[in-house]
Amino acid sequence: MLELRSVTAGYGRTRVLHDVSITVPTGRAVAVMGLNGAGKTTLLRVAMGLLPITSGSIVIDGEDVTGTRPSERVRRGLGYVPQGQLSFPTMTTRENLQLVAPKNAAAIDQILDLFPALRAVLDRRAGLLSGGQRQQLAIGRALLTKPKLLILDEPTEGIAPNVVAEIERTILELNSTGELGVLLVEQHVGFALRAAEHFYVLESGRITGSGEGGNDAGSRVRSMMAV
Ligand SMILES: Nc1ncnc2c1ncn2[C@@H]1O[C@H](COP(=O)(O)OP(=O)(O)OP(=O)(O)O)[C@@H](O)[C@H]1O
Repeated sequence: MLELRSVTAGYGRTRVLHDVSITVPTGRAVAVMGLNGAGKTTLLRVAMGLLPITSGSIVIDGEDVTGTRPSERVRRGLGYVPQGQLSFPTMTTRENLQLVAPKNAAAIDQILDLFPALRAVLDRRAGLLSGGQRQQLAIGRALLTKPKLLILDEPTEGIAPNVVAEIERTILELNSTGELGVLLVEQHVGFALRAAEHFYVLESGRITGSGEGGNDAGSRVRSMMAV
């Protein structure tokens, strides 16, 4: 379980997150919805320990991890897929995977079973992949660290709808085993609300609403976000 308790954080003197509290129960899928600039990426960076907080606390499985390094949070089960499908562009798909799991062909094979589209581009440089392939590679690399909670920053941004459906199917499948929790931030309600059991609305760095996922969640979130 990941908890952000009354977290305040920002850059220099600019405060971006104000008293933000969210909970991601073990094995559950939670979405944070918010418009451009609401502070979604900042929230994830804070959860990962990539940005210090000025007040509040961050708790993983009941233990206060505020102030610990990102590597410690990875050790405790967080896997982060930053926005922009980051991989090493001059390395091939295979090399990008091997970098995370050297000498573990079986683990890489499992990832390729989850994302079969990557098999066809194993020897292609990551920088030459399509947005969808890059996103699948980025998620695959995060999964190779065997996370308990996969943290996704706008996984559908700039990706063709058929690939979004493919990624959604895979994530739902992994989450349905109860072994992988998911925390994702999104501007677009579709994917996130189909995947998430619970959602929060983040506006100008504050949580202004929350609710359960479900068929009517899209319209509830839209009315909360006034879009
Ligand atoms: N490195 C930084 N230094 C200073 N301000 C920053 C930095 N990164 C983000 N900000 C500011 O913090 C606020 C929140 O940005 P953030 O990227 O967290 O929002 P977001 O909801 O993820 O937006 P988007 O959907 O556009 O990615 C914005 O006003 C942004 O300009």
